[in-house]
Amino acid sequence: MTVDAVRVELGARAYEVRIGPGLIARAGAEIAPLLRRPKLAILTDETVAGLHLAPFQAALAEAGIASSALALPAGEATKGWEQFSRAVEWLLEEKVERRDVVVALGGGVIGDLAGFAAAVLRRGVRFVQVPTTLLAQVDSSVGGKTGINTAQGKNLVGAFHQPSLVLADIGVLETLPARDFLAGYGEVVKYGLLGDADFFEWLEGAAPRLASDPEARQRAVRRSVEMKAEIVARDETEEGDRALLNLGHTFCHALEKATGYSDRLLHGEGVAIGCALAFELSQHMGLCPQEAPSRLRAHLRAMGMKVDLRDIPGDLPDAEGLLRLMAQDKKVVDGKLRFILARGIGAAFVAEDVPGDLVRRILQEALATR
Ligand SMILES: NC(=O)c1ccc[n+]([C@@H]2O[C@H](COP(=O)([O-])OP(=O)(O)OC[C@H]3O[C@@H](n4cnc5c(N)ncnc54)[C@H](O)[C@@H]3O)[C@@H](O)[C@H]2O)c1
Ligand SMILES: O=C(O)C(=O)C[C@@H](O)[C@H](O)[C@H](O)COP(=O)(O)O
Ligand SMILES: [Zn+2]
Repeated sequence: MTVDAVRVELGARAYEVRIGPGLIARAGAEIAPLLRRPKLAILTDETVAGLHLAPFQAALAEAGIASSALALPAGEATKGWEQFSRAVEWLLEEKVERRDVVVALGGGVIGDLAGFAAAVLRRGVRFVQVPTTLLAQVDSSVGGKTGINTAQGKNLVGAFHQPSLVLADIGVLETLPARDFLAGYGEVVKYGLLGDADFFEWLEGAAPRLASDPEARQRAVRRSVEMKAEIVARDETEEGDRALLNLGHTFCHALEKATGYSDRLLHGEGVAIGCALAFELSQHMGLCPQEAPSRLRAHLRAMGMKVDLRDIPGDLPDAEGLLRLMAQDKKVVDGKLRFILARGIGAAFVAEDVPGDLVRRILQEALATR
């Protein structure tokens, strides 16, 4: 199998996303051209460190690159002020200079946190994403949204800071637990839903074998990255169309906050539930036929994914409580929520005027099934 390269066209800040097997083993040669001196600081998490750090550092050493690493606790709770501050102080202790490069080796939690640390360290250093989850390979490592969660909500502090290179080694996904693989699939299916009906149709057949068939997996990662790269190149800082990538996320982020960023609900699981709710809302607004949410639900169920609010264990706030959490969404303009809705599978758009009462009703109906 060959390595695919997708370019994110951002002028002077353009970069490549390389996708394929064996990229960790070649990491030294891949990253060396970016370095002014043969030294790298790596941020990772404890789980990924146990599995993939040694081979990664060995590959760097083979190319004459010395590296040091800080492993943070695994999981969403790490993506907050405490571990962020720890990471920044460590990078300073390591004497990372303005022209050095920081590496994020891990899933979306590490990528978002390390990217934000790189964005603010000495007012900005370059960084390389080495995503190790399906979610990070198809989504979080690309596009430059970096940041952390705060007591007020999800991803509320951060920066747009593009990586200089992304190395998505599809082989590392072999060690990913099934639950995390499926959560990542929530973001993959999002791409089909938001803009490529043919991709969604292909996924309906191919999705069950993505974990075991490297060729199908590489195709799914590549198509997702192509779509994200194209949208990000058009609208890097989400003035308009980039918001399409937020399909399902207004619901998802409120649910993640409501469940305390715990393993009651992983981000990608929330995205799948949020997409189902967004299609439900679109259907209630007469924008799309019932066939669309039904087909989406059937596919997610067939994949063994969480689809409904009843699939989230433990208590949830009532509809008013969820609406209050949704009010922190970054798509809010003049205090009014905007949603990503759809006219069908593969046909999403940004909607400005969504009746609050209808959103409340959708949430009440979804909560009533619990
Ligand atoms: N910046 C963006 O554009 C963007 C896009 C989507 C999601 N996100 C963010 O990404 C985060 C979710 O990312 P995630 O799902 O990758 O979660 P994660 O980083 O917590 O990783 C999930 C779990 O998998 C483990 N893991 C990682 N790689 C592994 C491997 N190869 N083998 C075995 N275990 C491995 C991790 O230790 C962790 O326990 C959320 O915070 C979300 O908000 C950001
Ligand atoms: O890259 C984007 O743009 C996205 O919206 C991708 C999302 O999958 C991702 O979860 C993102 O972090 C959400 O962004 P936010 O601005 O709503 O925090
Ligand atoms: Zn997401």
